[in-house]
Amino acid sequence: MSFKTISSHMAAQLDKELMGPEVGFTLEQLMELAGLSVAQAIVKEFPYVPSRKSQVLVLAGPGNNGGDGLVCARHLALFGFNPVVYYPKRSSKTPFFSQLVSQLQFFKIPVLGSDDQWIKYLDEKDTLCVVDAIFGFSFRPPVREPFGSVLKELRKVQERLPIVSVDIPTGWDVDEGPLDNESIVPKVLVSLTAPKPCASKIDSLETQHYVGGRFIPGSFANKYGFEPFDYDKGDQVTKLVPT
Ligand SMILES: NC(=O)C1=CN([C@@H]2O[C@H](COP(=O)(O)OP(=O)(O)OC[C@H]3O[C@@H](n4cnc5c(N)ncnc54)[C@H](O)[C@@H]3O)[C@@H](O)[C@H]2O)[C@@H](O)CC1
Ligand SMILES: [K+]
Repeated sequence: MSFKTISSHMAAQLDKELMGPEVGFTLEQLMELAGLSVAQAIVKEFPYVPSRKSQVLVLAGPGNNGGDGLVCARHLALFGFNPVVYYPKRSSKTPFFSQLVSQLQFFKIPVLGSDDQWIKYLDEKDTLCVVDAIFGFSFRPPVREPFGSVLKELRKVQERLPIVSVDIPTGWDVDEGPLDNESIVPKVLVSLTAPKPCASKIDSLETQHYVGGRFIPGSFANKYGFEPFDYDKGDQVTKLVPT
């Protein structure tokens, strides 16, 4: 289906306005809704079945995209999954990120650091899917370590272990899409607020596309050049079905 997109520049602008003095949202609020949306998309795409594997590996990057992943992991635990988080470069920007980690520990969710073995969780026998919360709309190529190696490992397993990308498939140029044949191809993309231009480069046969982060009124969407998305009842996400 065709959908309007907003550039990386406009997405940053939109975020700034939402969190500015007039609108008054906080980052913490938006991140909570973003992480909840991604967890809801996972429930929709991989409905929880008690007898089935339920481990989800969440890869969290150093910025707010990583924060969305930390929140998502907590909601996944509440939804009956067994998340494991790999968070090798922790943000020290605000105490909020370490509070998110404390909340994960409160839920007894393992949070692995740079010295821990995370690759063993890339095993489709135990793991249902991998959440790619490494980079979002502020990523500028080329990717720096340790995330280059992480992406290399993801590419090896992506045909058998579905990747769920948060906002942007990590390593893709936000406005141009995949940079080369080495880019990851997620099975699910959850665009936050509105799809960024790279989302129009997904192959709808390969990648299911959701929009989440139901935090703006229609008039605000129009101001940024897109129509509000059609969410069902209390859902935080909506699936964009190709027509
Ligand atoms: N309104 C929205 O849509 C919201 C968006 N949020 C999330 O916030 C994201 C944007 O967050 P940020 O601006 O913090 O940025 P990102 O999380 O995209 O990435 C920034 C971090 O990545 C590092 N980085 C950038 N390029 C790199 C490279 N080539 N190699 C290694 N490290 C690199 C930066 O040093 C910084 O630490 C969005 O994509 C979305 O996931 C939510 O948290 C809140 C609401
Ligand atoms: K991502």
